[in-house]
Amino acid sequence: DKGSAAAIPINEVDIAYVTPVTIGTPPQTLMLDLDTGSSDLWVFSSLTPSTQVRGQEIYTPTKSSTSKLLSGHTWSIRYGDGSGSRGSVYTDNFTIGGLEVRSQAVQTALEVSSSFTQEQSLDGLVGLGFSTLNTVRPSSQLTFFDNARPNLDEEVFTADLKYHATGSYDFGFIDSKKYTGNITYTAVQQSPGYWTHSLSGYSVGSGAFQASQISGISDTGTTLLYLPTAIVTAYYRQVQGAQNSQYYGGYVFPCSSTLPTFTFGIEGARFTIPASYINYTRISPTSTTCYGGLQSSSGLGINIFGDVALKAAFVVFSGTNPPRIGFATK
Ligand SMILES: COc1ccc(CN)cc1O
Repeated sequence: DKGSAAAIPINEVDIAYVTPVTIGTPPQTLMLDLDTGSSDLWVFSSLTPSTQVRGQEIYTPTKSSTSKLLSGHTWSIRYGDGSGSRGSVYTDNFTIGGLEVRSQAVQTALEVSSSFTQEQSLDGLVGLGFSTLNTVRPSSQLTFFDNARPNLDEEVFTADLKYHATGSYDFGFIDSKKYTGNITYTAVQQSPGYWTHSLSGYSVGSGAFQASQISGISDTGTTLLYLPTAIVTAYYRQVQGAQNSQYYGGYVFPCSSTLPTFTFGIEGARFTIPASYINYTRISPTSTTCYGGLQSSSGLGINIFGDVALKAAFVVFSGTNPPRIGFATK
């Protein structure tokens, strides 16, 4: 089996990407955020209080002839940005890009935090981290990828996220039309359940490459790139008028500033993030101050290779034993 589906930016600064999925019989279509940084598949549902639903599509299990309540099971998740949700669990048929999983655990939200309510074009998440992170209790549930794996032509899924454009997620195959050159793989330690790996170093603009093992997680569900403070200060030292603002919670700079590129290494390969990806967004619609797409990870306790980095490459998440992650230019 294999599947392929679109990864559509939900706003003009690529804050998140959503993918159409179908749930149940007859199929109900929702737009979900495929998130390699978590392992819960949850949706806005008919059980979500209407005060917390603002324009999202919902899953109504009672309208599906193939839905089954997973009796006595609940879940509750909190994300790094402080957002969260909780609820009950059904199983139902679940399809992404033509790839179907029967009896996928679909976590129906009984409560969502305000930032999810405000994100009206996002109807939930599909966790693609390792199933050990799943929060359903008393028995944890498998991710869509773990359920699909036995039937996949190849035990992989790929992410081809794009800057201000629609990309794709593929399951079960590697589309050689989506990248150039070779795929460089590196080891993944799946503890405690993230796609954790190292960068081999970095460079700022035309500067010399600094070899240094930088451990972090490749996370399609995080918008920006979060790296150690020393690297981030070295980057913004090259940006006229840049400052680390307590008020805005990170590095800001005049929108008119010229930004350098940022290059990261995977083993011997090099991937360059264009300056435009790092000139992330104005701090408010009419402001001439901009917020950077590269920020310090010091408050997070972990480095996060989010969409700003991932959209500069074609990324292969390989569920082989041992797992590995691959990067190619595109
Ligand atoms: C759109 O909002 C979110 C999307 C994905 C995650 C998980 N990293 C958390 C969020 O608050």
